[in-house]
Amino acid sequence: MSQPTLMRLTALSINAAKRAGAIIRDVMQKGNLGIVEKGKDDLQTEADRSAQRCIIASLSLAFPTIKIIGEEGGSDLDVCKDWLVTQGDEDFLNRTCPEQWLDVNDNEFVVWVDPLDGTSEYTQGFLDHVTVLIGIAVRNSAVAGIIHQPYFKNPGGELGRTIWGLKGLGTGGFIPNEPPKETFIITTTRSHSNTIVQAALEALSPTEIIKVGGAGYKVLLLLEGRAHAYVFASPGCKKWDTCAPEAVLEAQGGKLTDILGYHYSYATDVDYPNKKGVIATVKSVSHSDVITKLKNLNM
Ligand SMILES: Nc1ncnc2c1ncn2[C@@H]1O[C@H](COP(=O)(O)O)[C@@H](OP(=O)(O)O)[C@H]1O
Ligand SMILES: [Mg+2]
Ligand SMILES: [Mg+2]
Ligand SMILES: [Mg+2]
Repeated sequence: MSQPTLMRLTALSINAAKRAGAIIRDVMQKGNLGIVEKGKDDLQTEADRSAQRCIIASLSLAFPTIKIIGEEGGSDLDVCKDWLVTQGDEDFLNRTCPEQWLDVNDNEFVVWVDPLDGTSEYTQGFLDHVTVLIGIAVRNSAVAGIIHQPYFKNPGGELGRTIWGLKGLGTGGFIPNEPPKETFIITTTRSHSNTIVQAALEALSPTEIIKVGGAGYKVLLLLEGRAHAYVFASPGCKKWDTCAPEAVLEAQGGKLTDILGYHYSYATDVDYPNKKGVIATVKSVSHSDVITKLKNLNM
């Protein structure tokens, strides 16, 4: 019998994210980034545009009635055959769908696509920070996510790895780890800081601060036990930045909310900006303790 929609959608998204990662490497290798300034501190490159076309064309062809929202707006879906991904990841398709996702209707899904997270870092050569994010929401909540890291160096020398998470099933594509107990390491923005972002960090008295690009990469640091919390007390992130990271982190027992401790809604009609910032913690850290320490922050 064919797998439920959520399993097929996640499996296809895994392979679409990998293909998008290869496009991102190709654009960089050719050297013409085609940078456009969308707004203040907000760039778009040919890699963002092409990776989005690949992902949205592939997912729309297979799931024509599912709502898909991409960071780079409406894309031309008439892509070359080479960019059209039609097969889902076999390993994922062999897993068992958690019972709660067996009967989701197509109109209850929203797919949030960030074709290239960490664009600023991509243009500056911090290629480790770059990820491709595909988040799958059911009704208003982030349920499944893919974080593909196109420049991750595998032991054999091959580039790229694909991390997935599905609530009720778990995570795959990496080795999960917990951060050390005796320290409190925070990861935050490298390129979008301001005085309130800074004040939030001070309120939490971390033992170390790791400044890196991208919401995907910061959550990766949490998943691999290299940081305890991701703290960004600023409205700059959007729903496509957090949907996939939230689903993967929460599938591992962590939590991602706004600075008041509420989950964002990923429903089809929401505003894109995450107006109340982003706070994410690993399983071993009390999320509510972090939220309490930030309650006097005037964001
Ligand atoms: N002030 C701001 N203006 C525009 N985008 C912002 C922003 N602050 C954060 N973001 C977006 O949130 C994501 C993570 O940001 P950061 O690396 O600073 O933590 C980036 O996604 P993209 O690179 O996909 O655009 C970035 O553009
Ligand atoms: Mg962007
Ligand atoms: Mg992003
Ligand atoms: Mg982006």
